[in-house]
Amino acid sequence: MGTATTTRQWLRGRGIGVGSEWRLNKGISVSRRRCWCSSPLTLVVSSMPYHKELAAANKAATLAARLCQKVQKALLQSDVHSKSDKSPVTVADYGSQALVSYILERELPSEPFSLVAEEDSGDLRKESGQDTLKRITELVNDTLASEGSNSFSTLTTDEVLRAIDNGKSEGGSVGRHWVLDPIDGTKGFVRGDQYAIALGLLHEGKVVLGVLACPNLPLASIGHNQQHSSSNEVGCLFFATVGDGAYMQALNGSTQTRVHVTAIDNPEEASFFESFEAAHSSHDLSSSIAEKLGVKAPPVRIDSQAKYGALSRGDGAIYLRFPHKGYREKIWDHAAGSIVVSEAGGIVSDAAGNPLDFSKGKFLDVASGIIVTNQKLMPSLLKAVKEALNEKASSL
Ligand SMILES: Nc1ncnc2c1ncn2[C@@H]1O[C@H](COP(=O)(O)OS(=O)(=O)O)[C@@H](OP(=O)(O)O)[C@H]1O
Ligand SMILES: [Mg+2]
Ligand SMILES: [Mg+2]
Ligand SMILES: [Mg+2]
Repeated sequence: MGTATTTRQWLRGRGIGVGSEWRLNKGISVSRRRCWCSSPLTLVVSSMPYHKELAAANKAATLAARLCQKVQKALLQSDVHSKSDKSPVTVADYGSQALVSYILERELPSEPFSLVAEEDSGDLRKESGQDTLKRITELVNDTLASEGSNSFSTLTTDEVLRAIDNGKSEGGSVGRHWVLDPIDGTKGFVRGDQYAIALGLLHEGKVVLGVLACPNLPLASIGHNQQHSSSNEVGCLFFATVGDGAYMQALNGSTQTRVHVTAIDNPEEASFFESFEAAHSSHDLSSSIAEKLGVKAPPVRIDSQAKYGALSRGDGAIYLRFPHKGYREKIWDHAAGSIVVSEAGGIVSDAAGNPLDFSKGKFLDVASGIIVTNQKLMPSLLKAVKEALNEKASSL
């Protein structure tokens, strides 16, 4: 056991791409056993700020993950549609958004409810969307019924449309806004790979809570130096509230464990995450940055904010994201992930080292890209990014 081939197959079987140039030194036995959960911390949830919100958010994201798992298992081509920008959307994206919106509003009735979410019901209100809407409504109701309590009423198609459209808020710097990506990494979801249900809470323009449900992410490390694990279990729930650290538990329930970003300070020992889809982030630019830093390991390419989750528990040290010209980042692609990483001790910034500003509505206007790492590596990462960007600009 433990050859590069078997380990690569193990990762690929879980939707994690590893650069083809990856080689393990001969004679090094690779064990997949993780050590992040060696000292589980029990959290006294009720003493935390935002404990009510966190309980509702965890419940909503966990149920939405259940709905998505059902659809991914039985994914039919007919469940995948194209939005006006040509990006894919499935019944699970809509179902997850309806479910999270419904649960949050119901569990937190005393608070004004504002949700900034990716999907809207436009296509489902058309004649051509009626069958899809029925399927989504069934999925939502089946998932609520599987909760085991009789406290949920059966939703009508109109109620599902309304729950989806609750997500039309614009966000901003005043008050509280939930921020939801009902399926982040829809392309990964459709491929059968990684995806995340990403739910954040903004208060006065700052992220104060984040939950990431990653149904296909192994509980064991996916880092390049992962060790053999006796467990093949997948399905992680990451969560964090401001000032209280970041935690992980199994999606199907387990003791929660506090997570921390890696303490590595030598870039040669670091590995980095990037988008699976080359269209979402320049792989060439990341490779030039990695080379300047002296990173030896090949990129670990996985879809969605599962990258933030994996980084928060030290699976890798760096996340590089450099969208191609003209693309504007959205807050739901980073809100939950960024607080999970920062509460785990990491730093999330734009390519110039500025913190991300979630207070400007649904767009995140960032200089050139987004970079994430620990405190020790950030200065050298910023330097390498600056050099690589300057080189790129002078070659144009
Ligand atoms: N052109 C382009 N450039 C940059 N980013 C884009 C682009 N198109 C889409 N997106 C957004 O990327 C989200 C998927 O996240 P990742 O890029 O981390 O996933 S992946 O590894 O590439 O699959 C994806 O999120 P979902 O739409 O929720 O899947 C998009 O918001
Ligand atoms: Mg997304
Ligand atoms: Mg999405
Ligand atoms: Mg999308």
